[in-house]
Amino acid sequence: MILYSTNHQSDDVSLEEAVFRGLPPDNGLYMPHVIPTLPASFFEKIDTLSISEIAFEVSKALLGDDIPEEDIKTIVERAIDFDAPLVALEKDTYVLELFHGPSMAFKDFGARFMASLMSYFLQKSQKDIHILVATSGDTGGAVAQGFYKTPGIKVTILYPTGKVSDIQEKQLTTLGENVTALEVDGTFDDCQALVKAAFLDKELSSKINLASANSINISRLIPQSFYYFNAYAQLKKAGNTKPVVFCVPSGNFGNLSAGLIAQKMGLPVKMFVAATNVNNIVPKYLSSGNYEPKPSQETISNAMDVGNPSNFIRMRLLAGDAHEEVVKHIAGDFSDDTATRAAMKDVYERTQYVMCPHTAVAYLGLKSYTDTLSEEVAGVLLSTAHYAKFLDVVEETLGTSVAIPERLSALLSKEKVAIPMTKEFSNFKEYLLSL
Ligand SMILES: N[C@@H](CCOP(=O)(O)O)C(=O)O
Repeated sequence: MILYSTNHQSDDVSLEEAVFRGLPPDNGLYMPHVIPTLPASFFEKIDTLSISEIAFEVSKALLGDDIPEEDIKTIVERAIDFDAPLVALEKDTYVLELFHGPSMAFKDFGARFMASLMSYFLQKSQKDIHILVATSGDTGGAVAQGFYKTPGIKVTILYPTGKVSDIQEKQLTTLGENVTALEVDGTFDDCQALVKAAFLDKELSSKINLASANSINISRLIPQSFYYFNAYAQLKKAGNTKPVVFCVPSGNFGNLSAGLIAQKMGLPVKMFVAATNVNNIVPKYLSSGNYEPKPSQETISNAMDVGNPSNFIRMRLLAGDAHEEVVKHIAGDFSDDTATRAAMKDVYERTQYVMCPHTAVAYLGLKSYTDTLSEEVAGVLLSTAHYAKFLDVVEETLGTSVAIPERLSALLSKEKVAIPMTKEFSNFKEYLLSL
């Protein structure tokens, strides 16, 4: 895989360089020159494959020139060791549950694959690296779990103080060992800006081997494509012949970009719906053609509180670049907290299915799109996190208490350890240099 920078001012790089650099020096994003199409035989037998077998086939097509087949197998098997079931919710509406991994959010796919891939490359180079990651809630917990106690890797997680749920905060701040949490006095966008500034700072990069675990890193996106194929496989197995629509609750737009990669590799997708909360920069771009980032606003679907989505450029390029092409692949929708709560309550009362606020935003996005269609489709909404990660909001909205998985309830009694940090880059840089 050879990758270029979307700003076209940096040299092309290999997969290994892209994985460890994260961000090109010209502040663009790495994109593969070529995204291969999978053979028809793969789609013919897809319904007979497990998620890890699908992940292997997809990875082999993408990474086969860089990594021997047996090593790809090991990387995949280590990372993708949990399932992503497709649950039928109501007629032609399915929930793709992406929260069965260790941190109970879809980010486990990306974080575990990245950890497995980085460890593979590090075995050969013997260098130590320091991973920086900004989180609005879910990425941090998945990265903390994915890299916990990994030899040669230090992890620093930046999160906006007071703007993640209690359980999300405990996931970031209670592991210790090689994982440190910085509680930033600002928004997620401030955290992301600090991380990006660190990558572009010449002094820091000459002294520390920095790497990124956000979806700016291409190795986060590759594994996020696996579950789109797996959802299609499950629909095929169930006898579905209707066109497939995916609705993706979105913040930084890595998830939707991964879906577009799957589509480029041949996955038949009628349409993607980009569903956001009131941080609706992309739905507004889709309806107007103007991309206007702005400071993020706090909502109950906090993991999507992003005002300047990192992957916008990737999403646009993958969907054809020009606005009139992009809207052929992606429809947009956004919901405020009142509508989100109403959807959580309505679905629960009718079906007993408990959705987290992000999943409810996707539910509304899917309905708003499918209501405009004259043909029947199979609508798949991505459920990006387990509802219990947002316990207070869920119980208050549904007016009832809900079951909490042991894995999450065990965190509540643990003590938070986080270092306060301002949003000034000089303070963050000083901290990194002092380690
Ligand atoms: N929604 C994310 C924000 C970071 O996005 P990423 O996909 O770049 O890691 C979160 O939950 O932290």
